[in-house]
Amino acid sequence: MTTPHLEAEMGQIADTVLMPGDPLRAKFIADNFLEDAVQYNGVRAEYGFTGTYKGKKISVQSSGMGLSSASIYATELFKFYGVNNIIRVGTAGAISTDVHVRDLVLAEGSCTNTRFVHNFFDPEIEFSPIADFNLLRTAADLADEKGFTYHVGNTIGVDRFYNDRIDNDRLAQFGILATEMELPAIYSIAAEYHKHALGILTISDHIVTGESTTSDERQTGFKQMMELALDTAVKFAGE
Ligand SMILES: O=P(O)(O)O[C@H]1O[C@H](CO)[C@@H](O)[C@H]1O
Ligand SMILES: O=c1cc[nH]c(=O)[nH]1
Repeated sequence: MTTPHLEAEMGQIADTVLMPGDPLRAKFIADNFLEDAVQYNGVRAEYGFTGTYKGKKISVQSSGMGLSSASIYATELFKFYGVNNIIRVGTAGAISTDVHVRDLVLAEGSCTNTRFVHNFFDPEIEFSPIADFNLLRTAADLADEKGFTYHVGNTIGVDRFYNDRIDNDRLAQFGILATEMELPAIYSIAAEYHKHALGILTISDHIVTGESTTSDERQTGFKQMMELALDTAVKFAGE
């Protein structure tokens, strides 16, 4: 069996999947962290690999950018490939001045300015996309053990990277730590299929202060995020 966007055979994808937006970050994780990694997907250059980490079978699959693209991969993985856990490993822009470039954010919640979440329900319902508590607690405990600088809290997943109409001060007042572009979809689809998801984000730039990182760092850096996601994944990996 394959799907329109994944050419893996059944059994080739692990039950726990790391999901960066960037396909080259997926390749970087496979090349640098996984043992015996085998590429199972190249459709649309959204690379997917399965290998082992600390003896557990783990996959890494890029989602592309944006809620629509991420929704396709989350649905195909959860619904057709029997995946149980998706851990997004993404970059994000900081909104809160308590959060700095290269800090980690564990996305407890994921607001959105899109209609994506609304479309699951009757108009009067405002569903709250949230992280899986066990994944979140495990990642936070591991980040403490490792001494990583991290924040846990609410985030926003937006439809436009370039949007100067968003009132970031007001979002910060309401405790929104950072902005990215996929988690409302991944969290909602995890809920739809009774599965589990967590976003572990690295701050690549600061929307308010203007701090930033290089595109090379965004593609291949951020090793703390990758290590934290993998160590979280092995605690949930079924095989
Ligand atoms: O670094 P990734 O995981 O792609 O995530 C962030 O980077 C992209 C925008 O540059 C969006 O996909 C956003 O969510
Ligand atoms: O989606 C994103 C990712 C990084 N930085 C941003 O400002 N937005």
